[in-house]
Order: sequence, then structure tokens, then C-alpha cells
Amino acid sequence: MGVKRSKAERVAGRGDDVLPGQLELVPGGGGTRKRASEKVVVPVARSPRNAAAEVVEEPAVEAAPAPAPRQKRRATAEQMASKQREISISEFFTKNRHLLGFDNPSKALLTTIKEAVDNSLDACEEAGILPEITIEVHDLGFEQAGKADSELTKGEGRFRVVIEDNGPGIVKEQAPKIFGKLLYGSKFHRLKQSRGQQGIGISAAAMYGQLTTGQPIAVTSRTGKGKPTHYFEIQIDTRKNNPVVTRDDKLAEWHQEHGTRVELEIVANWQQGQRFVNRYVEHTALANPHATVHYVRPKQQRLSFPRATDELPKEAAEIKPHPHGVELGSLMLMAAESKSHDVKGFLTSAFSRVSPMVADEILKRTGWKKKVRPRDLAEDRDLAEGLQKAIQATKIMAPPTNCLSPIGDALMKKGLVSFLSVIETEGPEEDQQLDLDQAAKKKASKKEKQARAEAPLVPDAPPEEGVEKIKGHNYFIATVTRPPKVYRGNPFQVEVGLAYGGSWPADKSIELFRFANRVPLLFQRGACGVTEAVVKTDWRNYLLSQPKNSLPVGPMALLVHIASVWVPFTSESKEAVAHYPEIIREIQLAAQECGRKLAAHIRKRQHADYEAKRRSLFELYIEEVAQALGKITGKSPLPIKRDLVKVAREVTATELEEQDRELEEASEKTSRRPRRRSDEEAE
Ligand SMILES: Nc1ncnc2c1ncn2[C@@H]1O[C@H](COP(=O)(O)OP(=O)(O)OP(=O)(O)O)[C@@H](O)[C@H]1O
Repeated sequence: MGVKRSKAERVAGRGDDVLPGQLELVPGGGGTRKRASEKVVVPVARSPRNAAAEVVEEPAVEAAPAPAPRQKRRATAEQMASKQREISISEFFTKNRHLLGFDNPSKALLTTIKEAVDNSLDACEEAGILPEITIEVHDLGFEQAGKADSELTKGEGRFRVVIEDNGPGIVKEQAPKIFGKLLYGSKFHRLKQSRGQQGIGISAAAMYGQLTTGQPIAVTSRTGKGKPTHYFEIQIDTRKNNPVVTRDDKLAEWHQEHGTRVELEIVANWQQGQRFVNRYVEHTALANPHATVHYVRPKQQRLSFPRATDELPKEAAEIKPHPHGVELGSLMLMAAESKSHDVKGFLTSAFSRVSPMVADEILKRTGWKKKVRPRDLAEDRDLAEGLQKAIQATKIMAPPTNCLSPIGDALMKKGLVSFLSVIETEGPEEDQQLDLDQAAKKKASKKEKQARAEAPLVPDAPPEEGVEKIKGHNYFIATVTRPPKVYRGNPFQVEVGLAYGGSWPADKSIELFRFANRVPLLFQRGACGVTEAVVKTDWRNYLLSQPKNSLPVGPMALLVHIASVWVPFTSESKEAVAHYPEIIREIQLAAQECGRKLAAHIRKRQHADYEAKRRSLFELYIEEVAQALGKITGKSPLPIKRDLVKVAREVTATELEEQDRELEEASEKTSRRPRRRSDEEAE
């Protein structure tokens, strides 16, 4: 069937090549200029009324190019050139501090603590030291915030943040650059899993402190027994991005044999920011069960999170880049820096998984007739492109994965159990915003709540495999660790753990805990690839309800951890993971695997509930039946009742009951101590 033309099209005779609503282009460089002899097609606004006649005719006119209106130049290139100058990285981030997570005083508080704690944990692990970290937040008073009272948001003021670790310490010469120069660090150029990766975190915190309070960052550090303790005060010359040491002393005494203490004065908002900090500390303890964390807060009890294991995480090895992940520019740069005399040597020494045999295969694919040196690759883009294509066409083993250090199933479970004990002991987050007196009052009602919660909802409901008993709550815990995978040459690994039941609300969206290289991600949930993967998973298959494009609803906390040598964050503030399809797919697979375990548990639980209901129904009539049988047989009704109860239990027994009873006995023997307790209690 032919296309029906409008009247205008038929008149113009060009309806076939001009779509309605389109301006006709005249070939030959004329752009939209009209040819004299032709009718011209002019677009008209589409509306239901004129949809049928979308084009109208206009008499063709020779179009003369209209002279451009003369405008007075506002600035000349020379004038503009006089204003152009280099921008230092510190100047840039002073203006764009939101990019580093210092958007507002409450977020700045968390970012400052996070940057320092992440460094401490990284340093301890790298040195093979079990971390013991103290986080202190001291309120210096609202009047010192440097603003008029009327300008202060409630809770805003000046705070001193102190982070102390028992790590390897920092050598004297390095301290000024580490704390007083942005983009200076030990982790950016290597491929190894670590919390820090950019070399900007702690100096950015120092810069924020300097900007808001004018105070320098203070650093105390010692590298070992018998070594001196150095104390520095460091400022940043933001114009040059260089450190300025304002104080450099040797301390006569320091209680740490080795370690680092960082002190920053910042404008923060404790009232609004404390819940983020509390959450960060709790979640850090959850993902780092090998660390002891002490937490000192204004007007509240000092908290301690003792380590749940004395085993350090598996050491992550440093690897070389994988050839499949290298881009042309990087390849040329690497070739320029290579000390090898030939390309074969360059390939085997600069990349992982390139043996001499694999290098020969790559070179054969290039089809080069003459000898090529790495230097030639750096200078000749075509040669480099040829090599890159040959690399991509060659099958090369996936990169080694000993550069990754996942939490692991066992420790993830341990961490979740400890974390849940904390929640049950301490109550929800809001409780922590109260002052000490109010907290004491709340404690009494919490005990009542707990007593109520401890009463089993389902008579004889048995705990089952994967179910952890925490202070009277049954939590089903399941974990999944996926095998390592690679995105753009970077190895990564996904782990998922879930805790279902207990006191999580059944009618709300699940709690999603995101972690990257053991660091909790607390902001930008909606913009994170992890959230996308969880939302994309169809949780209805696993017996949870799930509104469209949302997290599932149910009494569940879901922990997702991605471990990688280079986590692709969406910004420098490292708050959300980018939406790489390979990563999203892996998270989905892990979530599905965990979901299957969850569905099996929910089914078993539903079956147990059903049988328990049946049993209670039998038991309702057993007394009467026993009495009646006693009368008929002339025997005592008591043994009859006992026998009937026994039969009812046998009939309604679920297959799990036996093993559950064993589990319950075992769990009664092992008294669980909550990981978080106040130091007062400990004493
Ligand atoms: N407490 C510490 N103990 C030992 N070394 C430290 C400590 N804090 C910082 N460093 C060193 O200082 C460097 C710079 O730290 P910084 O926080 O600026 O960046 P990063 O941790 O490398 O990366 P990111 O910007 O992603 O946090 C680190 O790479 C580390 O080598």
C-alpha cells in the first residue's frame, strides 16, 4: 500500500523525501536555502486539528544572506588572555568542595572522620597490624563557629575531630605532603584493593578545616619503638597546592609504640550529622570484624566495638594491569615509560598474564614486518593501535585475583550477628540522638520491649539452619560470595549477606547496606549501581513484595559488598558506585542466589507455622477427648492425654524440628556477648 500524501506534498511533488514537520535541505552546500523554482515545505506546529495538513505552501523567494548585525566586542582575545591562568587543584576543590563530600557541615563531619578512619584501617592492614582505632568528636561550642548566631543552623558549631590508630606511622619527611597537598598518596598508581585510591581524602579534610576554622591539621606520628614521636601542624597553600608546616616538634612521650593521631578543627553540625557518623561507625565495625573501634561523642557514653576476630583479612597483592583493560592512550604512555628493548619484553613486564608465548601470539597478530621498539609505539599512533587490536584479539587468561580481599562468608555472618546484637542492645538510631538522661529513661522501656519480643510468637517455632538467635529474636542469615570477575581489566568480587526477620519492620522497604572495599557508602543511594542491581532483581520470586522500580518490602537488611582493585565511583567523594553492567550483573546474581536461600527459609517457616497452628488446634480438644476416653475405658484420663499430645506432636512435626532442637541447645550453651557495649559496662 502506498503512502498517502497531503495536498501540499502532491503539489510540491516531493512528498516522498520530505517527512511532515521537517525542513527540506538543499544539496550543494545551500543549507536550508530555497531554490527559486520550487515550492518550499515549511514545518507547522502539529496539533490534532492540523495533523492532516501538516505542510503548507509558501511562494518561493530568492533568499539573500542577511548581513550579520554588527555588535560591539565586549572583550578581545588579548584581554581574555591576560586573565587566563593556571588553577591549582586545591583552589579548584576549595570552590567545589561538594565534589569531595564537604557539601554542608553535617556531611563534612562524616567525610572528615571517614577519610581519616579509612586511612588508618588501610595503613594497619598493609603493615599487618590488627587495627585499634579511636574516633573522638569534641564540641568546642557554638560561639566559636565564626558566624553570627542568626546565621547558624541548629546544631552547627566548631568541633575537634580526632582519629588515632596503632598503625605503622608516617615517616617525618612524608607527613607535610600527605596532609598538606591534594592528590598525593601511595595508592593511586597501584592495582591493589584498598579503601583509599585517589590521594586526596585527608588533605581535603585538612583543607576544609582550614577553610572553615582557619586552624591547621595537627598530626602526631611514630614509626616504632625507640623512634621519635613527631608532632606537626600543617596548613595548605591553596594557590600552589603545597604544604606549609607551621609547627614541627618532637614529643618526649607518647603512649603509642607506633601509630598516627590526626586532629582537625572543623565547622560541623553534630545534631544533624551524628546519625551518619553513628551509622558509619557501626557499619565499619560490621565490615571490618578484625578492627577494634572506640567512639567518643559529645554528651554521650563512650562506645567500644571490640574486634570479632583476631585474624587479619587476607593480604591483597598488588597486580599489574591486564592487557584487555588498557586503552590506547595508556598503552602509548606505558610504552614510552618502558625500559624494555623490544615489544615482547614490554608486554611481558608491564602486563599481568602475558607470558612470552602469549606475547609471541600478540605480535604475530600485529602482522608487523619490521622490528618495532616500545619507543616507536609511543611515537606512532597507528603502530600502537595495531598492537592494541592484536591484544584484544588474543585470548588472555583473566587477571589474578589475589589482589582482592573479600570479607568472606564466615566473617560476613559474624559481622551481621554482632551488628544485629548492637541494634537490639542499643535500639534504633534515633535513640542515640538523645542525651544521657533521656537514654537512661528509655532503657527501662526498652527492657519491657525486649521482654515482649522474647515471648515466642509461634509456639515451639523451631530455629533452623542459617537462623541466628539474638536476644530473643530469630534472624535468618544467608551469605553469598561470588567468584572474582573482571570489568575493563580490573578484578572485582561481589558479596551479599542478608538478615531476615527479627525486629526489622515487615511493612517497610528493606534496609540496604552498601559497601565498597569494606567502606560503608551512606549517601547517594539512588544514584548507586548497587541500588540499581538490587532494584532490578525480582524479589517477588523470593517471596518478598516489591513495588515497581523500588527496593523490596520486608523485614530484611541486605548487605552488598564490592571488593575491587579500583572501585568505579561516580565522583571523587566516593559515595556511589558507577553503573558498570558487569558489576550490576554480578550483584544481581549474588542477590538472586541469596534470595533463593531466603525463599527456602520463608517456605519452611510458613510450613512450620501451619503445623504449629494445627497442633494447637488438636491440643484445644485433647483435654476433652482424654476425659471422654477415660470415661469410656474406665482408665485415668492423664496418661491418655499424654499419649494424645505425643501423637499430635509426631503428626505435626516438621523435618527441621530435630536439628533445630539441637541448634537451640547449642546456642543456649554459647552465651553471646554483644560486640558493642559501653566502656562503663566493661569495667
Ligand atoms: N594514618 C595513616 N597511617 C599511615 N599512612 C597514612 C595515614 N593516613 C594517610 N596515610 C598515607 O597518606 C596517603 C594519602 O592519604 P589520602 O587520604 O589523602 O589519600 P588515599 O587514602 O591514598 O586516597 P583517597 O583520596 O581515595 O582517600 C595514603 O595513600 C597513605 O599512604
